[in-house]
Amino acid sequence: MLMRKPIKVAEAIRKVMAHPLTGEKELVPIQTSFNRVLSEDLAATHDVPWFKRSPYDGYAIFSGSTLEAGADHPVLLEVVATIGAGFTWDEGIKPNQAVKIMTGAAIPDGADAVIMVELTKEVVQNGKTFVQIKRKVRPGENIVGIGEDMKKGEVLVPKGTIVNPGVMATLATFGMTEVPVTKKPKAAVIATGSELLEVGEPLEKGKIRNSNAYMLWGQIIRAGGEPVFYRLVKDDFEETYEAVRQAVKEADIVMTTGGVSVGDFDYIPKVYEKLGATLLFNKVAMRPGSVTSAAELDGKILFGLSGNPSACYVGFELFVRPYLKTMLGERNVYLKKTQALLGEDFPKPNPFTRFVRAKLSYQEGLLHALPVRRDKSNIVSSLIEADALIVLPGGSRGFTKGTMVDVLMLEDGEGAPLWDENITDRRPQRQR
Ligand SMILES: Nc1nc2c(c(=O)[nH]1)N[C@H]1C(S)=C(S)[C@@H](COP(=O)(O)OP(=O)(O)OC[C@H]3O[C@@H](n4cnc5c(N)ncnc54)[C@H](O)[C@@H]3O)O[C@H]1N2
Ligand code: MOO
Repeated sequence: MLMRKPIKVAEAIRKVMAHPLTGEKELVPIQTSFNRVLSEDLAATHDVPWFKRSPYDGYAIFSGSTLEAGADHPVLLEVVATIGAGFTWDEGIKPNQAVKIMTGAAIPDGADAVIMVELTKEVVQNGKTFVQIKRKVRPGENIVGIGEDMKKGEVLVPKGTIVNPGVMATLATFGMTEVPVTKKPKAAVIATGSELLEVGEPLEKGKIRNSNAYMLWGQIIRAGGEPVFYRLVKDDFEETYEAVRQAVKEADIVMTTGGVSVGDFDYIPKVYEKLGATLLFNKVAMRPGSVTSAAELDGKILFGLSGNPSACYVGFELFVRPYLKTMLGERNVYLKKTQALLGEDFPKPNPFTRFVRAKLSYQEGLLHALPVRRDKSNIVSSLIEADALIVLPGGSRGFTKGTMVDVLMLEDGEGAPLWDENITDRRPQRQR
């Protein structure tokens, strides 16, 4: 039997990413745009705000009317109108007049400043209402200027950005009821193995339930794809071949789990051969997931993920995820990388680069990565809590607790429910 020659992880990623598919576009209602990927730049179609507004409840005035004002000699300006947000005072004001104005209302013509209501007093004289002001007000004081937030024509959100609540607010600001996004890539999952039972089936001697397909289901959705095809096939060449052939027709991205190794019933390599697919790699210098394979058929990538759960999981995150996200048109397709202190000794040598499922936490302000449960490729339970993969480079002989290691983030980590609100000044002290 021929020995398989492992290639480096980065090289395997490059081989996959050399065959990108471009996703199609669609319009979705703004309400469902969250987490979708913008397929067009979003530029401001008008200034925001598009009229001058008041940031406070107070009085819109002409600042020149307060030139003589002081603590001992207040000025009195006649209040000619009161306007709430959403209303305008179209007659404008003259010097020595004021409009009582609420937060968000449009500044009337003739006014160039707003004074907060707390700094004034209202007085009535001869049936007329006046506002008493005891200080000079600067021109432009408390005026929210046109375009202060966003300028017409400015590209605010480049295409390829994932829609977050802030982007939704921006879309709404410009009246976009429908949002141009990339269609979710269609993904197919084929689980192979005569030992596999469906989730609803009772356990039988020598059999286990198919957990990988559901794990992949979640990973596809988390990455922004749409699982559209699912088969569970026995270790049978024809059955496996037919499932893959069908999947290639129905999906953009096809992944199999299991059957890629060198066992008597590992049929995936033969399936690639019969389909006429070009093998990209069948061994990667990584643990878990060294058996991860990929082949290209008419520009589409077939991912042969390992049957071992942790290996399958890591294979998806390293190879399928960036490919899927490229198809989505995302700008950042790779897992976010950061560094953390290794939370415990990891004595195993690493002939191949190792991806250890880990949990991140902050301790005394420093990020720590603690391996979760057992670091073996046939383990499911380490995936429950893992929010990161520790990357231990190949050729290393184990690591001690406290070593700074690279980590790839899978999910947002633990939140901080409270922070110290007592420290008021965090500026560095000036050198003397
Ligand atoms: N002689 C050798 N044997 C093995 C090698 C090797 O190099 N030489 N590599 C080992 C490594 S490393 C891995 S990883 C596995 C990979 O094997 P396959 O990817 O072909 O997967 P299977 O053999 O089909 O299954 C492996 C394991 O995972 C379980 N499994 C399979 N599918 C599922 C599923 N959908 N849900 C849950 N669990 C699943 C399966 O029952 C096996 O226990 O090969 C080693 N062997
Ligand atoms: O490919 Mo296996 O997952 O290295 O353990």
